[in-house]
Amino acid sequence: MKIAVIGTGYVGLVTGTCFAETGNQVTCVDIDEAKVKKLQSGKVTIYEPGLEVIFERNVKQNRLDFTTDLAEGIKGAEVIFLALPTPPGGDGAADLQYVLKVADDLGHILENYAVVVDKSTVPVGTADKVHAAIANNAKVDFDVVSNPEFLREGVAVDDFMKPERVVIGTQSERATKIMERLYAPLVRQGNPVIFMDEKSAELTKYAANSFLATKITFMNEIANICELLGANVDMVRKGIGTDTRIGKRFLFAGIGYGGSCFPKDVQALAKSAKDANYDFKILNAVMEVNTTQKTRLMDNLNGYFKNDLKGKTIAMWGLAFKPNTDDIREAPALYNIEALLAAGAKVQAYDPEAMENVKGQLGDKIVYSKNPSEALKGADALMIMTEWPVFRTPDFNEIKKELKEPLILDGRNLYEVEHMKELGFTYFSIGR
Ligand SMILES: NC(=O)c1ccc[n+]([C@@H]2O[C@H](COP(=O)([O-])OP(=O)(O)OC[C@H]3O[C@@H](n4cnc5c(N)ncnc54)[C@H](O)[C@@H]3O)[C@@H](O)[C@H]2O)c1
Ligand SMILES: O=c1ccn([C@@H]2O[C@H](COP(=O)(O)OP(=O)(O)O[C@H]3O[C@H](CO)[C@@H](O)[C@H](O)[C@H]3O)[C@@H](O)[C@H]2O)c(=O)[nH]1
Repeated sequence: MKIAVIGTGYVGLVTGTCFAETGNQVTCVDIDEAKVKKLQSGKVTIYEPGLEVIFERNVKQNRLDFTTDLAEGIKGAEVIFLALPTPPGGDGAADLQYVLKVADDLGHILENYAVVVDKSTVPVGTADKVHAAIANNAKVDFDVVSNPEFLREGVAVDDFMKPERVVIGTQSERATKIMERLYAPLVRQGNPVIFMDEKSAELTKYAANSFLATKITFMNEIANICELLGANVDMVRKGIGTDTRIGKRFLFAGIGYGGSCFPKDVQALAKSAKDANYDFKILNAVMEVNTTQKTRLMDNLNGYFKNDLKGKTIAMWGLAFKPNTDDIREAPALYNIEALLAAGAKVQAYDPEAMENVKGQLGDKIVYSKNPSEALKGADALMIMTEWPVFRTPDFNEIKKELKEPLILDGRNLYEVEHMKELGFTYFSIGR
């Protein structure tokens, strides 16, 4: 099948590459010329484990190409995916300008029937808006389908190829048949596709992300109360996670959820509810708790140094919002850096993949280290912001030797509290 993917970011590039891998002819379109040039020269533009190898294979076998020209990209395509940004607008609602701009462009240039698929995360009613924007100028038949994406960064290829479910919102029989054909290779592997109406599909995406963000936030509050009552959140997590009604996953307390999705999607659902005159109380609480949770360790640090961080140097391990990605959107590390710099401290950071992105945003406001050891040199304390595997079994003797104080603030509960005590560290973690 010939398909086009408009927007070649995390979702678009993974979608395009994976559909090429299942035998389709895929053209990816992006307005970012530098990005398209890089992709055309055979280089992937994001860090995503497992992507490069299938990207190279499909480029080599001429099933995957890239262009900045929308009309050229969609020529003859049966399915056109919109994998465009939907960032939060000033009022918290998803900003649909990118999606609706492309929809408007498509109206002018569609030459044959196509299924236009909203893969971006978009509020209820967007499929209708996209339909109207195309219909303004379209001279051919088309359908608009909602097919939200549930992949996680860092394991995006696996999530795409082995999805726990694919959700497709459409009431068109013609579009249903085409989407069934497109997803058939995944269905044959036992991955379920759930068909529903467009609005339910759109809301399913927000409900999933908001539920998960709420689950994490609930555990962060359990962690906070563990600290006050002398319990250990790791034990509580194990104790409740074995109940299959609760489940083991997404119960890890830490320094709040970040990334390009949870923060904006929780906010957008709360705003959609408000617009419908519904006060979604849980979501408002989730956002409030997450805001304070992100810089929770600053209280411990300030307490230790008696509210005087001026001139102190803090080693920071981890900048990405989570491991196995170079994505720093809404990363808790950035909020901690901001608080540290505001208090007059210096930051020496190390991250395996995200330093270039932070450099682009913060420039020389912080020091970038070549490896975890270099970040420790002459620092007063170590803060851990991301649970990259490389931080899990460090040389504690070296940490102690390099730090001016044996002080570790661990936002991801990587080490055993007792072990750290035995080693002579002052160790702050979350909920233990
Ligand atoms: N990142 C994730 O893990 C993830 C997972 C599921 C869903 N989503 C949703 O998918 C959507 C895309 O997210 P993303 O992380 O891939 O975004 P991204 O910012 O990484 O990529 C979007 C791309 O669209 C391009 N673009 C903007 N305007 C364009 C236009 N007019 N024509 C062609 N290209 C254009 C940008 O240059 C960029 O490369 C969002 O709605 C997001 O909420 C993201
Ligand atoms: O037990 C946990 C699990 C996650 N997190 C944090 O939650 C955030 C999001 O993590 P994760 O969900 O793994 O990353 P994303 O790549 O943002 O993926 C989420 O957002 C995507 C975009 O909508 C969805 O497609 C995915 O299904 C959804 O998991 C990160 O800051 C994590 O550190 C925790 O604090 N504790």
